[in-house]
Amino acid sequence: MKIEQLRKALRLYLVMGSPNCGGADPYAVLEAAIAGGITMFQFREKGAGALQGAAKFELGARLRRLCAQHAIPFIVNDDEGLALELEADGIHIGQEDASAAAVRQRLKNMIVGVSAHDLGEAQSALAEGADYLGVGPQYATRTKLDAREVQGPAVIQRIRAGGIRLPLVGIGGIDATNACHVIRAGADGVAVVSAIASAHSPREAAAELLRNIK
Ligand SMILES: Cc1ncc(COP(=O)(O)OP(=O)(O)O)c(N)n1
Ligand SMILES: Cc1nc(C(=O)O)sc1CCOP(=O)(O)O
Ligand SMILES: [Mg+2]
Repeated sequence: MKIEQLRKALRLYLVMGSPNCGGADPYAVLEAAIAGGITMFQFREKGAGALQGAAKFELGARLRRLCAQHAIPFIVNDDEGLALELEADGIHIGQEDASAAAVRQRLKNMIVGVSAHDLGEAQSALAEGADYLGVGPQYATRTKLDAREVQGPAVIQRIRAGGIRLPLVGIGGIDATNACHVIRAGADGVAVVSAIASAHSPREAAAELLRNIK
């Protein structure tokens, strides 16, 4: 995917697995979120009650097919093996996961997203071949228990001021009320979990987010 296409795809990035859907069917949540206008999806089956083994694979495969039907890039969180099995468009890895350089080397044709928390990590990720950065937490989040300290959109301004032009999304505690600040700080898009996956109407939640970042 070309860099400008990736920037557009990152505009409204849903990150989700079954534990984030409040008992609703993740397939139905993703279907509604796509109808509401999400532009990219990450399968992150993580946390209390997360599916394992064959059940995780089967859900991933169904969500992967749904994304393909709607031309939504499908990214797998953390797990290179699963990304290959599902023929994902990409993988997202963090600072505590496999090295970005090694993943880039092994998954030559996939989009590689890397989490960065400051300019130094952003520079390293760029040097190691990352295609985009996920920068957080922007605001307080209850979704990721091991998230770092809240940084606010200023961290994105610092990364941009340091000369990083790589496609970049903010993540962590982002909703329709604060997403515009993340974009104004220099992000190409926002990545959200609960603001869409736990919403009463994931379709309307996605549409409202999109309106507020346009
Ligand atoms: C788009 C995006 N940005 C950041 C993350 C966080 O990745 P990581 O730090 O590896 O944490 P886990 O998600 O693996 O718990 C992400 N998943 N997506
Ligand atoms: C998956 C993830 N990564 C983060 C980071 O800071 O890198 S915060 C986070 C969880 C985001 O969930 P919500 O939109 O519900 O706050
Ligand atoms: Mg990770």
